[in-house]
Amino acid sequence: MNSVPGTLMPFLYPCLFQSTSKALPARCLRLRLPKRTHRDLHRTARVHIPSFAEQNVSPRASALEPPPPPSLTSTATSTSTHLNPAPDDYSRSIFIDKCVITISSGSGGSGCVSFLRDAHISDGPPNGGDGGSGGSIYIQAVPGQTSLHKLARRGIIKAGRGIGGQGKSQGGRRGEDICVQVPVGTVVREIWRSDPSVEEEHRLRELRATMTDDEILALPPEQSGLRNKFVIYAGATTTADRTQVASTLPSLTSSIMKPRRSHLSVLQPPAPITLDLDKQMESPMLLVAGAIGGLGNPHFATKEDPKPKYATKGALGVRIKLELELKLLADVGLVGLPNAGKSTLTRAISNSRTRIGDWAFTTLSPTIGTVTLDNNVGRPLVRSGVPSDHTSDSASIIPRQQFTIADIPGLIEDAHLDKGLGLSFLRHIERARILAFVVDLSAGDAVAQLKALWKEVSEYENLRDREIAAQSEQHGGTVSWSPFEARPPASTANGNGLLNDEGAPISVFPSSRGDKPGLEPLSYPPISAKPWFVIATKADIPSIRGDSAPENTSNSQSTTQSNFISLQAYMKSVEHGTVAHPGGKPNGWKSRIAAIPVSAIRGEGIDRVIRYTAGVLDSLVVG
Ligand SMILES: Nc1nc2c(ncn2[C@@H]2O[C@H](COP(=O)(O)OP(=O)(O)OP(=O)(O)O)[C@@H](O)[C@H]2O)c(=O)[nH]1
Ligand SMILES: [Mg+2]
Repeated sequence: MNSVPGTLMPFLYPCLFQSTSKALPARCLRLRLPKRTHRDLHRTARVHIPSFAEQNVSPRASALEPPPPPSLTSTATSTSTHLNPAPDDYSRSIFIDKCVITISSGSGGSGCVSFLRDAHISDGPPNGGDGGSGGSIYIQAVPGQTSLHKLARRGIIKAGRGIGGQGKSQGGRRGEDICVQVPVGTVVREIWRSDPSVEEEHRLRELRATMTDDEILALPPEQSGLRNKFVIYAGATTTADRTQVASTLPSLTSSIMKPRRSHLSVLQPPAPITLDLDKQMESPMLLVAGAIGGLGNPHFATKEDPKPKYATKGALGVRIKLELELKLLADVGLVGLPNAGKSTLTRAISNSRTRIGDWAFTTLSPTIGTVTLDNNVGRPLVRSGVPSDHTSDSASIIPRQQFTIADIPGLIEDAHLDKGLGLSFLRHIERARILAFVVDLSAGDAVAQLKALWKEVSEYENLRDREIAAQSEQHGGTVSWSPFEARPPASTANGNGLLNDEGAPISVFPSSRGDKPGLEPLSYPPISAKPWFVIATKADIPSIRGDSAPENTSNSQSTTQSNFISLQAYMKSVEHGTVAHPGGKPNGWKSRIAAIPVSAIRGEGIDRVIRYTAGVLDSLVVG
């Protein structure tokens, strides 16, 4: 059919074809529409609806992305190298370090109303099976993931609901469990939760507080909410039958009506959830247990009513809104002003393909590079490692094969006040074990650059200290993950639970931390107490750029070499304590600090950085 119009059109409508060729002036015919590729056409035709993930991304990231400067777009690709790449030679990974997700545990399946029927038994005893419990949601921090974008895109995570019970006492199948995998270093915080069982308990408590048992018993099933809890026998088809069954339902005050919970729920972390998943987890941790399934009709058989025509519905699942925040864990965090050369250094030192550009804010999201210390077959290129059993026996040293380095976006003045890309990415240096301050020797006074960077870092540290203090006041500290170290059930924790022969309470879930209540809050060393050193880059450039050279300097002083010498002198004075720590903190790390000159673009001086870092990492483990 498609080919017909094309073939017949000139014969059916010859005027159309004549007019386009003759009526239009020659000038118009020469006009050519700009060539549009297939992809462009798609782009214009579609209306862009932002996805959940895009809504989760900080809007600043895209707003701040600068267009590539003309000089770079016209660069011939033939001159590009790994350390001075063409604009398109970088890996662009999606990175999201903060997102909100909603998790829902599965609802339980309903119990079944059924009676034994046989060739010889026409009206047998009840044999309805129980409903299966809903699926639970687990969380696991796994290595190899560096972003939360997959979770941000999913938004809502639901475990499967339990299947209803069946006749012949067949229990329903359990709902499907879900394991949420997050990168190591993710902090999980609860924003709100809706737990129908807790809400029901509250409702019953309120009813009991305002009414007597007789008044509650007298409540019609619609008001007591009983009707919503039961499955009525399908054989009761007429209204009269159903009303008759409803009149036999157990009362709200009976013990069988107490809200039930799945046995897994004792392993849930206490609400509100606050987890710090800073270690790789061998097995998943339960976040929220699935709701329990309903009871089949045999549970309600009594002497008075041996064939109950009702069963209970399964409980509803719990919904929790969680905020996930990723704080990358790297051995070294690079801190530097924009355009200082951090990404070039990361490329030179590691396998990273992070973006490089001669403009500020080339890097918009942190990237982790892995620095290999062996030739990938286990032969060490740099001597590094820690004794396996903390003895000095060199035979028992486990060689270090790699360390990781985080290239984070540049800091500008007042980054701690959330200027530039500051605050959102400063948190990634919080967990780096070593800080490497990258200063550009060709961009003016290196000591002033270092002090400016330290000022931002220590201001951020103050801010964090205040935040952590406020948080621990609210929640009593962050909970660090540890396998099967669940809180004791409330009943045993407050001494009302199981008692031994002497009448003393016994703990069913003994904690490995002795008798301390709850789990200990995480303690990270303050940022200023972390080991740090300076990487003075762009050492290949002979002189300081004209506009950034310090005023009143002679020609000899405006060389990058003299700049480095004064930086080295400053570092020595900090180490000896003659000058205050640049962060202004009394507990600041001062021992064995160094300034290492490098030319990242030529790959010179990189070996020293690797050896120095490996040495500091070794000393951190042994010390
Ligand atoms: N001559 C010379 N140029 C360098 C060196 N290192 C980096 N550059 C150049 O400096 C510019 C900025 O480098 P980047 O590595 O993108 O700087 P950055 O610190 O990552 O910048 P942001 O991501 O914006 O914070 C690029 O044009 C690099 O080619 C070096 O050692 N020598
Ligand atoms: Mg960069």
